Amino acid sequence: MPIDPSVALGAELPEVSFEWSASDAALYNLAVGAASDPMDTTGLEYIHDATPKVLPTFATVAAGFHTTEPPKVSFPGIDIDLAKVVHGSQQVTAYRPLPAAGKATTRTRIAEIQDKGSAAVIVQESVTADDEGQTLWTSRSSIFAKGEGGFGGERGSSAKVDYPDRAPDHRLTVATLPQQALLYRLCGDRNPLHSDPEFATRAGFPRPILHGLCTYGTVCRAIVDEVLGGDVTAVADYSASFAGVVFPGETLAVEIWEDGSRLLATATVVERDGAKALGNVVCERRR
Ligand SMILES: C/C=C/C(=O)SCCNC(=O)CCNC(=O)[C@H](O)C(C)(C)COP(=O)(O)OP(=O)(O)OC[C@H]1O[C@@H](n2cnc3c(N)ncnc32)[C@H](O)[C@@H]1OP(=O)(O)O
Repeated sequence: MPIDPSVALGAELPEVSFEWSASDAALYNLAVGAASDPMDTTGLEYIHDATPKVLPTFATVAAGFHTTEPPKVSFPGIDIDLAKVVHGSQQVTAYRPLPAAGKATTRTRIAEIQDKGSAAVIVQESVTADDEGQTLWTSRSSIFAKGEGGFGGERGSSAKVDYPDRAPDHRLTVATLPQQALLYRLCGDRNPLHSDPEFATRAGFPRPILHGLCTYGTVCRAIVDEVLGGDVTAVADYSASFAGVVFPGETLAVEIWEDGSRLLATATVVERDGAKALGNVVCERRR
């Protein structure tokens, strides 16, 4: 059985210790579209040699940054073909601004396995702490495994942000590059779904798709640059659901509503008549 919830639920995954450098953070920044205007010198703060700005979303790649193997969907009680899964959702809470370089250890557990009938949603929670045991960030993410439901588990809750019933307060247009996924995979996510046309076809897509976490980071970076005055430290918590695929080279239309300390947003694809890309986007400002 590919999912045995009696084994998987609550399982702790092996802890991962890792370090990252300023150069890793700078590469990540470029991979999510930073510094795209050569006449805007503030963009250079994203590639500073010693102290580049560090987006909170760097937390999603830090532990695996130097990985060169494709990921496996293989955990205690779970063994699923990589071609059947897409990233479902992601949340990161940054307890304090991320340092430009550092060492940390991540502990992850399988927090929920939702049975959506035809699909399973596997939710992981992780805590990342520095060498002194201080929490740097926590994250909660889900993968959506097509055809893996029906194992008799709980359906679970579904994320739903209530957007204000008015026009958005900000509208951004955010380009991605045709080679965006190839650049982003250098940040450690070597899933062939994002680079290998044959694998993408086997997974049911006409061509390689963009990493969900690349879209996630790109939209966060655009919000930081265009709404938060370029201050990467202003984001305390950032979450989104992956509502539809994005192909590298497509343009994102991001609509943003101010909601007290939060910014609520959606992202859609301009070239495909507003096809959904990200939903339930919530960006909580640091107080
Ligand atoms: C390893 C891969 C890495 C990647 O980076 S892949 C790229 C990033 N991810 C994506 O591009 C995924 C984009 N999203 C989609 O393609 C679709 O969106 C889904 C295939 C994920 C789901 O679409 P559908 O099969 O039509 O599902 P439904 O009928 O809308 O909902 C069925 C149940 O599934 C829950 N659900 C829907 N989308 C998600 C999601 N993104 N994450 C977690 N759960 C999801 C709903 O709530 C509902 O459940 P309830 O009936 O209980 O409410």
